[in-house]
Parts: sequence; structure tokens; C-alpha cells
Amino acid sequence: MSLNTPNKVNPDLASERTKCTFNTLELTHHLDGGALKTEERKIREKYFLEDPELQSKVPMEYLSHKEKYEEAVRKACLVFKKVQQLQNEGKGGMDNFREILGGRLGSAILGDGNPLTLHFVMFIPTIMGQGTFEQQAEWIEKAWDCKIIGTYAQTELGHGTFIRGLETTAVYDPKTEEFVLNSPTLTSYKWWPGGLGHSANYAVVVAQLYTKGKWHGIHPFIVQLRDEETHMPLPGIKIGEIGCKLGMNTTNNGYLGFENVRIPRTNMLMKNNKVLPDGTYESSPSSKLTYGTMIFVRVVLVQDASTYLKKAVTIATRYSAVRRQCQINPDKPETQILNYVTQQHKLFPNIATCFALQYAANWLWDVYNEVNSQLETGQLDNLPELHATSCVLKAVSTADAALATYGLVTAMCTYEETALNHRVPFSKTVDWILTVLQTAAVRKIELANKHINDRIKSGQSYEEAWNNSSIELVEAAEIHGRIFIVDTFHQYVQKLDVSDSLKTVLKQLDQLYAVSQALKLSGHLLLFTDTTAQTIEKLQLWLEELLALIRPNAVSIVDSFDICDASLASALGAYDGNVYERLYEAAQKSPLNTDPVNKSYSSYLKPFLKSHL
Ligand SMILES: Cc1cc2nc3c(=O)[nH]c(=O)nc-3n(C[C@H](O)[C@H](O)[C@H](O)COP(=O)(O)OP(=O)(O)OC[C@H]3O[C@@H](n4cnc5c(N)ncnc54)[C@H](O)[C@@H]3O)c2cc1C
Repeated sequence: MSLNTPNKVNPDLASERTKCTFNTLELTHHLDGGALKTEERKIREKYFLEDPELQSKVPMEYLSHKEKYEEAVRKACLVFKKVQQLQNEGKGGMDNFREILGGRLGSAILGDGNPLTLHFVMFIPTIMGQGTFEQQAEWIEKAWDCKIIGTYAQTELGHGTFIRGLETTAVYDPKTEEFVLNSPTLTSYKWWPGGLGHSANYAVVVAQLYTKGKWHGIHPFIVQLRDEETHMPLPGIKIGEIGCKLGMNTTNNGYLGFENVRIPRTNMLMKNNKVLPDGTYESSPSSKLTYGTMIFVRVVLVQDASTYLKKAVTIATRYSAVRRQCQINPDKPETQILNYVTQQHKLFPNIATCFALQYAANWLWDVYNEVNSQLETGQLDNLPELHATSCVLKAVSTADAALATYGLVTAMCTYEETALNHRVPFSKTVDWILTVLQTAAVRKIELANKHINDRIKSGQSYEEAWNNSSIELVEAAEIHGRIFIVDTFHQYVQKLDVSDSLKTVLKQLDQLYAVSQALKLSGHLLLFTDTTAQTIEKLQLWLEELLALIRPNAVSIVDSFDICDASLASALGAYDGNVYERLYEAAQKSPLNTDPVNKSYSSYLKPFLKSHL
């Protein structure tokens, strides 16, 4: 089926599209970053999604765990060969990789994860960020050309969040100028890394460094895991896949143990810290630089959260326009479920969230690149702020996206100077919402800080007091993250150079996002600001007004995301809205439907039925 070429469009969906008050193509171009970017994206989608080799003969969901992995490796290799082909034709660039590895195109081809993603998302960036020029020269080309496939092995069975507690050891032996890697316990086994099970033959391994009998903390090492020809695990490498998980079952997450595995001294990534041939250790100005790759991944995750949410709301909004159920007026026919305000309330704030997260992700991407270039010149001042903002945005965006698809900044507040003690009378503006949310955030932090100090005065250590106050601290961080997203959305919309009709729609979405967040945080507003119950009521009415304003454009807004049917991979969300035909067609692909009577009938059901219990 070609991309987004409508068959006969469902009449309800067609009628929704006639109500649109703005130019959907203008919005598509705006979201893509310009008409040229839209064109490039469409060419890329056609190039990948219309390749018959990238389609599965039997839908992946019906395969066994092992078959799924094998099919995923087949597709992943083909995908990266095709990316390479694009690079060779001069059509390369970051966008190919971001689209293929990220939510939009990547998840369309490999919906349950790509076993080679870690190679591009973490192995290569870690070498680029933490390798010396010599190390980059040695490894990057091989890695780019996929002569080797790497992963990033940090987490251990017993150690996740607490990275300093990792147990894998790398002990320097100056006689041979090698590090000796060991996994002293079961809890020290690496656990989780994507592609580690059976795909990668190299890994960046994070281990505790010892040299001249002294411990120097965690450091990254490039370790060969498998023979480059036979792919057999090398001596001393204990490796496998961790098994079935709730999701991402084709990412080939693996485990890894070491028994006296020797690697050359030059395999320690030494841009920041060094071990000289005689074992002398030279440390970097900031040990925090080791965490750079994790920040990169968080930045990408915020973008992906927006992409996944766009897919989800496209499917849900189109289906809600097609599906008719019950009556609002008993003497009228069944109504489109999109007419129920509760359904609009489920959908439209999430549509607004797609925009909010995309603008926040754009901001984060720009700041990430800026801070990275500052790091090159040894300037570290903005690293903590980037770390904190990327953490909270990742947490808020993925949680909100997960809530919709399924069902910290630090205690040092940046608004301290705002001194918001005066009364701020209600006005139906996003600026008013921002002001009261900021006041609530400041007071929340003040209160958490007071509780930490009270606990310290009553004899608790600072760390205990922090842990005991951490519910409030996390809530304060979450409020801060949400204010940040509301603010970024609002700023973007103010500056936009688009037609008046589109600006009107984006302003409605901006307001809807802000009002939804204010209502979500209404408990804090009532507690910490002079917001009254009457004001909350006004916010609620404003929300309902916005839902009604957005209603006529809902289908057209999600159409503007321009996610083709092959990428949506949904019977309910296809552009033509022929949901019932598509559901029936999809059911026919179930392997259970190949035989009219399944063999379990004669084996179990029949004897059971005839046994006269
Ligand atoms: C799909 C997937 C892919 C992954 N890929 C990789 C990979 O490629 N490479 C890799 O190295 N790792 C990978 N990981 C591992 C991932 O980095 C860890 O899961 C993550 O760091 C959290 O560690 P944990 O799961 O051990 O949780 P834990 O550290 O055990 O934390 C469990 C919970 O305890 C609480 N907690 C822990 N510490 C604190 C604290 N200080 N304060 C308050 N609460 C706390 C939190 O609520 C947390 O959610 C992957 C994980 C998943 C799920």
C-alpha cells in the first residue's frame, strides 16, 4: 500500500477535514523545520517503508522470541545498509540517523526495538565524547562503517542508578601494559545493555579502575567480546541475552561477565582521565564528564516521547472521529465519540503536549550542542544545569507520554529573585498561569528546604533529612519541569512566524497545555498561592472552552503530524478511517486462522467436552 494515498475515505473523517480552519501543510512544514525538511522526510520514508524487504512476511507479533530477534537483525542490517547507501549518495546527515534510530521511522520498521541501536546511540557517541584523538582515529571509522558493532555496558545486575557502586574491576598490569577485567560477583554481571546478547562484538564497559594498588573510580574501556570472524565469545567472556521483557523484545538486551579478560592499556577511553604506561594515573578537571553520553540519550528521549505521543494521538483522534457510540440526545443517531467532552479531555491536552514536548526537545537539543562545544574549551559551568534540566524533562516527558499511550531542577530555585509575594489577580492568560505556577514552585522548595533544616535540627544527618524530604523535593522538581515546558511552549508560540489562522490554533494549544498543567497542579496552587476555589473553577471553564475551540480542527491537527499509515501501523488510525475493514483484514493474518479447527481441539478441548465433568 502506498503512503497516505486514501482509498475511499470514511465520510465522518472526510467531513472533519472540511472543517479545518488552517493550512495543514503549513503546520507540517513548521513541525518538520521547513518545506525542504518535509520533502526530505517523505523521500526517506518512501525509501525505507516501501522497500518490500523491510516488510515482514508474518507480522512480528506472531513470531517466537527467537524468530523475532532473527527477523529484527535481518531488518536492522538492511536498514543500516540503506543508510550507508544514502550517505554514499551524499544524502547523509544527522536526520537519517535520528529518524532511523528514533521514534518515527525506527519504530515503524522495528516496533519492538532495534538490536543495533546502541551502536549508534551510545557506543559511537561515547568514543567520540571520551576518546582521545588517537582513539577516535582508531575506532570511529571502523564503527561508522559497521566493521564492528558495539554497545554500552554500564548497568550491573546489582547496580543501576548508583553508578559509583559498580563492581566490575579493571586492574592495570604495567608488565604487559594491559587492564585485567573481572566480574567478582554475580551482582557485578553487566545486565541490560541493548544488542549485548548476540549482536555486538565490542562494548564500552564501565568498570572500577585500579592502578598501582590504588582505586580511581569508574572509567570506560573498549572491550572486544566476540571473535570478528566467527562471532564466538572470546575466552573469559560470559555472555547471553536476558530474556523476555514487557517491551523492547527485539533489542537483544544482554548480560556479560568477565574472567581475567585482558585488554590493551590504550583501550581505556582517555580523553578525560589517563593511565600512563607505568601505571601513573592522571585525573580530569571534572569527573562528571564521564556521564556525557547519558545526557545525550536523555536529550534524544525527550524528542522520542513527543514522536510516540504524536503517533498515539493520531490513532486515537482519527478513530474517535470514525467511531460512533451511544447518543447524546436520545432522539438523535449514535454520535461520534469525539463529541463527548470527556473523550476530548482525554485527547486534546495530549495533542497539545505533543507540541509542548517538541518545543522543549528543540530547546534541549540546542542547549546540548552549545554546552558540548563549551566542554571542548574546558568550560564546565553549564553542565550541571543541562544535566538537571535533561533529567527532569526526560522524567516528565516520558511519564506523560506513557500515561497517554498506555494508560529537577535542584533545590536551587531559579526563580528566587522573582519575589512573588504580591497578589496576582486571575487573568485568562498563559502568563498568569506561569506566574502562579512559579510562585507555587518557589514555595514548595522553600517548604522542602524548611523540612530538611527542621530534620537536621532534630538530629538527622543532611543525607537522612534529604531522603526523608525527597517526596516534596521530587514534587518540586516535577513542578519546575512542567513550568519549564509551559514556558518554552509559550515563548515559541509568541515568536512564531506563521499565518494568522495557524497562529490562532497554536495559541489555543498553548493555552490548553498551560491550563491542563495548572489544573493538574491545582492542589499545589491552592496550598501555596492565593489561588481560590473560584479561580480553579474559572480554569476548568477555560479548559472546556478550549476543548470546544479545538474540536473542529482536531483531526486536521493530527493529520498535520503527517505520520504515514506504514509508520502508524494501526488499523484504527489509518488516514482513510476504514477501521472495521482494516481490523477484519488484520485478524486474517493471525496464524491461528489458517486452520478452521486447531489441533488443541482434538488434544484437549474435545476430551474435556466429552468427559462429562
Ligand atoms: C529497556 C532498557 C534498556 C537499557 N539499556 C541499557 C544499556 O544499553 N546499557 C546499560 O548500561 N544499561 C541499560 N539499561 C539499564 C538502565 O540504565 C537502568 O535500568 C537504570 O539505570 C536504573 O537502574 P535499575 O534498573 O537497576 O534500578 P535501581 O537503581 O535499582 O532503581 C530502582 C528504583 O529505586 C529507586 N531509587 C534508586 N536510587 C534512588 C535514589 N538515590 N533516590 C531515590 N530513589 C532511588 C528509584 O525509584 C528507582 O526507580 C537499560 C534498561 C532498560 C529498562
